Amino acid sequence: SEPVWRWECISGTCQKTRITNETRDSALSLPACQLFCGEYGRLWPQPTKEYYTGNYLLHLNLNSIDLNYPQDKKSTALANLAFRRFAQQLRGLVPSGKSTRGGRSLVVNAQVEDPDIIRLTYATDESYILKINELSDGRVNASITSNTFFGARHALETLSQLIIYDDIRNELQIVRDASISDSPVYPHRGLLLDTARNFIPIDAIKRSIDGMAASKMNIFHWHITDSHSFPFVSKSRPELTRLGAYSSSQVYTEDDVRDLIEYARVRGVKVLPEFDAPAHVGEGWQDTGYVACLNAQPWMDYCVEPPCGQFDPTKDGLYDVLEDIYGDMVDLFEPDVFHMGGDEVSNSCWNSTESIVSWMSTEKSWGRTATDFVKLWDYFQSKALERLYRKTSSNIPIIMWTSGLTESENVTAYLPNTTYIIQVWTTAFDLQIIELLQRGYRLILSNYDALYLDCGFGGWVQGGNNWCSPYKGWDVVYSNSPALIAGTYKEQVLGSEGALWTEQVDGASVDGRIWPRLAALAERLWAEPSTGWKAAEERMLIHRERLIGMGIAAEALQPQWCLQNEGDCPA
Ligand SMILES: Cc1nnc(CNCCN2C(=O)c3cccc4cccc(c34)C2=O)s1
Repeated sequence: SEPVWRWECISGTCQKTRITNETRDSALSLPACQLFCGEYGRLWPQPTKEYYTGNYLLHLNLNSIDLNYPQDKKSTALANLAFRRFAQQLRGLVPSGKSTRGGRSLVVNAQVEDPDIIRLTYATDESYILKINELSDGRVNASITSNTFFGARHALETLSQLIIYDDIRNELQIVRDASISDSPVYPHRGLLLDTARNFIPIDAIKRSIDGMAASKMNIFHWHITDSHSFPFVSKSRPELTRLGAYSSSQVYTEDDVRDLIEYARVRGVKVLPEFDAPAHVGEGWQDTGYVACLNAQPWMDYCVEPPCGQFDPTKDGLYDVLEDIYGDMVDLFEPDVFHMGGDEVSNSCWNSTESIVSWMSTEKSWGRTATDFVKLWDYFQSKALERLYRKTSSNIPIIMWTSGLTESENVTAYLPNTTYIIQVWTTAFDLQIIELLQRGYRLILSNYDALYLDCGFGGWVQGGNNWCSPYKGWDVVYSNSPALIAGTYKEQVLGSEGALWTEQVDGASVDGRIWPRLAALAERLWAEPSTGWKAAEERMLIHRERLIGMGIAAEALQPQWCLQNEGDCPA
């Protein structure tokens, strides 16, 4: 049927108006209007250095696109796969049932300073410059300049956001003149996904890694085990998975993990493994004798959520098992940083275990005070770290959660800030944050008052709402500024992670729990914008549709009417 509506950019917003005979030829589709209206067009996240897009579009032939990238380099194969994904994204712009034809050819020329870098670290330069212009032969030229593949990949992502489907003319169009310079503010821009409280299928994890690529996020923090299940297939200790997985199919095999790591690398995402200890262990460890309080009841006397389970640090054999698991993880993830967990250690669990308290008094002449249990915890952490370092090629930095061990009276004695990075899960106003910053710690902020994506549903261990209700809206996520929280110490903040704990989530609902809210964090971390969520609202709605187009079941934020009637919804 003939299109009825067109849009015009009037004082910075796209206004819906009727197509008439005299306006039909120059009628702008909504996406075309969005591209040239508003401060950053349709881009998400907003670029941080330069953004110019002219105001012309050219008809693009999605079947005639080519990439020129440094050949026979370590990142050449990655670049080709990233370009294949780019081409797939363009095809995804065309509504199903429609087919476009004709248009200009596109050639992407990438100049990469060091094309042999294929591992993302905190030191990796992710910046890029993207320029688009029309060549004398009518082709469209997109030139990318970056120091690494990772920067070039981000440029491709931005390029894909400068291409739209025009429903009035049934054609793809690309911005004709663009000049964009861009780089991220924070190096750690992540998602934590818990795959132990409930199993999350690999294809669901891959969808979120696609969403991360589209939002220029770069760290997938895999909280792969917990007391509820042990789905990680540890080559050297297979019985942990045999006993600990929910079923023989709900596991992550070596091949699954290797495949996921490469899938993430092509998308500019590093997979950061977490083996949480000494608490949050249980299922799978039944036959080892190394876990105290395993499913102890009443659970609230021994831990914060069922099932309880905490390593017994006095068992020497425990550290041999840990060394084997660390070895398996180091072989697979080849980590330049490792997360050892360290959250929610319960003194009452250790204090209720006879073998532990007698060992403490006979072997160490320790009592049973909180200070004594901190010493026991340090004993565990030191031995565990020593075993991990037997498996890594260098003493890589270690991430730990905030806990009793990171309180100011303990942290400097037990967790040197040269080795340990602290991930904060308590609130943004927790004094511990400034205390840690003052002591020179590098932080990753995941404060639950803004960044816990699992908050806001019914309680699962109690009636009423879950413990960290209410639900954190995208505006709350967007406003959680590390610069505001850290103040003068903001250089010590590596970045942030949105966390999805999965007590009440699995493959059936994981997309909507994460997206599009995590994308709000993505812009906060990429750009640390001085403007607030209202200025970003239109582009947030556009980005949500982009995620939908990628097959991610991202939650709807507003009626589609608001997207078509920009500026008529926000209060
Ligand atoms: C890392 C970490 N990320 N999140 C962490 C906290 N996990 C939630 C622990 N927890 C709580 O901290 C909690 C606090 C107050 C009331 C509560 C009622 C039911 C359940 C809980 C709960 C509860 O599970 S540690």
